[in-house]
Amino acid sequence: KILHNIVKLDPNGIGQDGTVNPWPNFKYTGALRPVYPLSARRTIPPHIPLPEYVEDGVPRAEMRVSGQAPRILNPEEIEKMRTVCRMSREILDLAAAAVRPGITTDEIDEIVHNATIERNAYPSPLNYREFPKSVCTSVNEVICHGIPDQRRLKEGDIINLDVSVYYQGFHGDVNGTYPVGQVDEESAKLIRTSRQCLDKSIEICKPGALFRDVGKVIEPIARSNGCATVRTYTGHGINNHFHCPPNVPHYAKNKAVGTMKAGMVFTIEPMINLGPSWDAVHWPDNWTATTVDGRRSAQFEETLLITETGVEILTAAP
Ligand SMILES: COc1cccc(Cn2ccc3cc(C(=O)NO)cnc32)c1
Ligand SMILES: [Co+2]
Ligand SMILES: [Co+2]
Repeated sequence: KILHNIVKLDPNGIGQDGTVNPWPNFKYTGALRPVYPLSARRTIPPHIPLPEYVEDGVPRAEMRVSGQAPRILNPEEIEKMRTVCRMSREILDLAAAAVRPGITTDEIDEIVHNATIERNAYPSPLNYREFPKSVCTSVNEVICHGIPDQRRLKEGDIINLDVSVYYQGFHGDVNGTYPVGQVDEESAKLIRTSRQCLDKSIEICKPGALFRDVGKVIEPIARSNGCATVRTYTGHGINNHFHCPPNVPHYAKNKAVGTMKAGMVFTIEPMINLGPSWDAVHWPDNWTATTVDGRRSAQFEETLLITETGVEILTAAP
């Protein structure tokens, strides 16, 4: 009787190859695994002005405005939004330039963190609702809010980097999805589709447009490319708060309230999944959102200002 070599995970999840599975009973939907431990909490020099939530992670002032009408910014505030959004794009492009096989997502976090504090700014995600790092790094089947860890990127991966910066009292928010080396055609098409969804939805933005029309543009583009539009996470107002009204869903037939007006600033950030499944499964870390079937997801985000004549992409690539 030949005893098969049964791979036994011992009770606390240490595999034979030494990898640690922090949640031995969690059913992952894809091949991605966390690679712990997370690096030490990154520090902020004392001279950098902090957002309200840094102390305990709770954005109280933001929560107080959640039911109100979207803010209309004055010219001085708009100028500050232009500055922080330009800075957000600059930092995203720096991080994207470092994407290659072998780099860890934690090393990308270090690049984003240092580039942000070098500019006397604060990395908005750090301790926002207790998020532990300064950027979201979402690989392959991760839809959003991936936590930078010790995993090395591999040739053929795709990765979304989501940069948000707080400077002069205002937040900027921008993200993009990047191939790691050569990727398969399906992934390349997914990236193109999510970018097209964003670009086409920006075209309808102007005074008088309805927030609920954004999803009407995005979902047909996703469906016609064999993709699904994530419903759980939406675009959002952004100004002196990181997340505030309006709520901007990316799917069709949504109940978003309100009309775009000059002086409003918000993001559109469609998360597009390969295949028919729009839903998300969260890892036990309570952050990482993944597709239900382990297929890949891609996203792009811009921060937009409604002007008298149309729309200005504040986080536009130079
Ligand atoms: C409590 O529930 C959650 C769950 C996940 C994440 C967070 C908090 N959070 C941290 C970073 C972050 C980024 C965005 C964003 O708009 N990116 O474009 C949104 N939320 C964020 C809270
Ligand atoms: Co973002
Ligand atoms: Co956002």
